[in-house]
Amino acid sequence: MSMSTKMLFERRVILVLAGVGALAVLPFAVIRLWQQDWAIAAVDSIVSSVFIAIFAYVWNTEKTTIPGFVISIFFLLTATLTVVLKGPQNIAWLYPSMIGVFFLVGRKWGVTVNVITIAIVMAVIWNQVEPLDRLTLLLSALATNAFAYVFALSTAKQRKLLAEQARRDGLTQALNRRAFEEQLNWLVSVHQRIHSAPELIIFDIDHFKSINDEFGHDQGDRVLIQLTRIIEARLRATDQLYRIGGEEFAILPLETQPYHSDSLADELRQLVAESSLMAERSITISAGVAAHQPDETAEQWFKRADKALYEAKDAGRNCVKVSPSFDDTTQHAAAS
Ligand SMILES: Nc1nc2c(ncn2[C@@H]2O[C@H](COP(=O)(O)OP(=O)(O)OP(=O)(O)O)[C@@H](O)[C@H]2O)c(=O)[nH]1
Repeated sequence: MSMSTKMLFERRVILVLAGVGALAVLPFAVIRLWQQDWAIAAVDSIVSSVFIAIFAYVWNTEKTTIPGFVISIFFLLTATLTVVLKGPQNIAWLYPSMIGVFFLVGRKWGVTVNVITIAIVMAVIWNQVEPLDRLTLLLSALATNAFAYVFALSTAKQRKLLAEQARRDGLTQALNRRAFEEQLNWLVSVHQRIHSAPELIIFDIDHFKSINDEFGHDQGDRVLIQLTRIIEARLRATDQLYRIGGEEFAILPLETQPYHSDSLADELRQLVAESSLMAERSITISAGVAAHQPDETAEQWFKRADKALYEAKDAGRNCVKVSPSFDDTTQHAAAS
C-alpha cells in the first residue's frame, strides 16, 4: 500500500519546515559571520546545514519519525540558546518553535518536549526578569502549548473522520469499493502468512431494476439501506460488508472457520428471503463464493467469485454458487 495520509502530511510538513528553516536561517548565519558574532554565527550555520540535510533525507527516503524529532529538538534548542546568549527578550522565538513541534512529532510528544523546554527556559531567565514578567512569560508559554495541543487534537480527529468517510458509501454507510479493493489486496498479500485461505462472498439483489422501475428510485434506495442493516446486524464485527457496485455487495469474512463462507452466504440469502424488506414483494439475493488460491491475483480471485455469482443468477437466482476451486480446496482440506 502507498504511504498513509498521516505519513504524507508529516512528510510535507517536514519538507516545508526544513526548506523554509534553511532559507530563513541561512541569511542570519551570513549576517552574523559578517558582524563577527561568532557564537550565533556558528549556531545559525549548524542549524541551516541540518535543515538542508533533513530536507534531502526526507525527500529521498520518505522516512519522517527521526527527522521530525531532530527538527523539533533543533527548534527548541535554538530558541533556548538564543535566550541564553541574547537575553530574555528573545523568548519570542520559543512560541513558533513550540507550535512547529506539534506538527513534527505529534501532540503527545509535542506537549512533553515543550513543557521540558519551557522549564529549562524559565530556569535560565529566572533571575534576569521581574517576578511579574516571569509569570507572564510562563503563562503565555503554557497557554500557547495548550492551544497548540487542542488544535492538534481536533485536526487529528478531522483527518481521521475524513479518512473514514472516504472509505464509506454515502447511501448505505457500508464500506465502499475503494475499501474493498484495499482489503482484498491486503488479504492476497498476507495469504502465505495466515492459517487458511481468505474467502470472498459477492452477492447481488435479484431483479433490482424492476424494483426501481415499479416502485421508484427512492424505494430502491430504501431497500439498499435496509438490506445493509440486516446483513450487518447478522455479521460478526470482523466480517466487513462492502457495497462494491449499485446493488452488488461483498463480504470478506475474517476469523471464520475455513471453507465456511458458502454456509454463511446461504444463511444470509435465507435471512434476506425471509425478511420483509418490502411489503409489496419479496426481495432475494444471489451469491458467489470463492476461496483465494495461492499465487492468484486479487483480480483473478474477484473474477472467480463474480463468475460464481453469475452462475447463481443463471441457476434461477435466490441461491449460492461456489467457485469450483473452492470445492477442490475444501475437499483437499477434508482429505488432509
Ligand atoms: N435505487 C437505486 N438503484 C440503483 C442504485 N445503483 C444502481 N441501481 C440500479 O440497480 C439496477 C441494476 O440492474 P441490473 O444490473 O439489470 O440487475 P437486476 O435488475 O438486479 O438483475 P439481476 O442482477 O440479473 O437479477 C439498475 O436499474 C440501476 O439503476 C442506487 O444507488 N439506488
